[in-house]
Amino acid sequence: MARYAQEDVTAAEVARQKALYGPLTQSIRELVDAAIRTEVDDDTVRAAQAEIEAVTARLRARQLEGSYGVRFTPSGGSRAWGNAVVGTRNAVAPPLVIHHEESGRAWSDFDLGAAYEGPPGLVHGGVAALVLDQMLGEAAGAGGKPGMTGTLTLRYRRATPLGPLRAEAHIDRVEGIKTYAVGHLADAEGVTVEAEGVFILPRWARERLEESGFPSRFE
Ligand SMILES: CCCCCCCCCCCCCCCC(=O)SCCNC(=O)CCNC(=O)[C@H](O)C(C)(C)COP(=O)(O)OP(=O)(O)OC[C@H]1O[C@@H](n2cnc3c(N)ncnc32)[C@H](O)[C@@H]1OP(=O)(O)O
Repeated sequence: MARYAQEDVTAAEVARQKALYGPLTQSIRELVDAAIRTEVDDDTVRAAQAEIEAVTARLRARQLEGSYGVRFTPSGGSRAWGNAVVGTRNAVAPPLVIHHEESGRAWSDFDLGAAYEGPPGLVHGGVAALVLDQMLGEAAGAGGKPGMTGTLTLRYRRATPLGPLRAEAHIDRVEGIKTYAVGHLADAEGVTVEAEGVFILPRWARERLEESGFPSRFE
């Protein structure tokens, strides 16, 4: 079963794996985009399907049981490489490269292509929620107040076009174990979606963090 795990792994090994899996994941993202937009003939589609199934079988020759989990490294970093928004090994993730400030702020510039469409040419509302959930959670974590999303409230002010976007978030206030973060998604014309979230660390995690300290960065 996937979990939070402490891993005995060197920084060089993390870098090696990142250099190996990052490009693989990017190739799969491009495959997803190509599959949505291809207009080749039927035989070519069937041949491509067979090749993809062969590649999948090769990768399945040795697999993790379950999902990737979140892995803490000896240097105090963490790897969430299966994460649906930022995961280095997750082709479903756009991925977002998120910048942090210890004051409790996070931001990211990224691009959402055809795989994230809802209404024609526009970002799916659930994808906007996915991105903002992560961004608000990262702002809370960056400010030393990590938690799970208790409540996430969104206001879709206008449609978000596919293409280049920016997401920003910051901690608004902290009330005991509840951290309130706010943020938005924006295109070149301005804000498209606003969000507010309450982040709460479950009791078991609060106890564990008190013992071990919170990771200072993602790797
Ligand atoms: C420098 C670099 C740094 C990098 C830094 C990165 C950091 C790393 C980033 C990770 C970023 C991930 C961002 C995605 C995060 C998800 O997507 S998490 C997945 C979605 N969320 C979930 O599955 C959560 C499911 N719910 C739960 O686990 C639990 O209900 C909760 C929310 C943890 C609360 O558990 P609990 O602490 O046992 O709750 P409980 O004792 O009943 O209540 C405690 C208090 O919270 C309140 N509360 C409870 N539930 C709720 C709720 N749903 N809403 C509002 N308030 C609530 C209660 O009313 C109570 O308040 P008071 O009465 O004390 O005022």
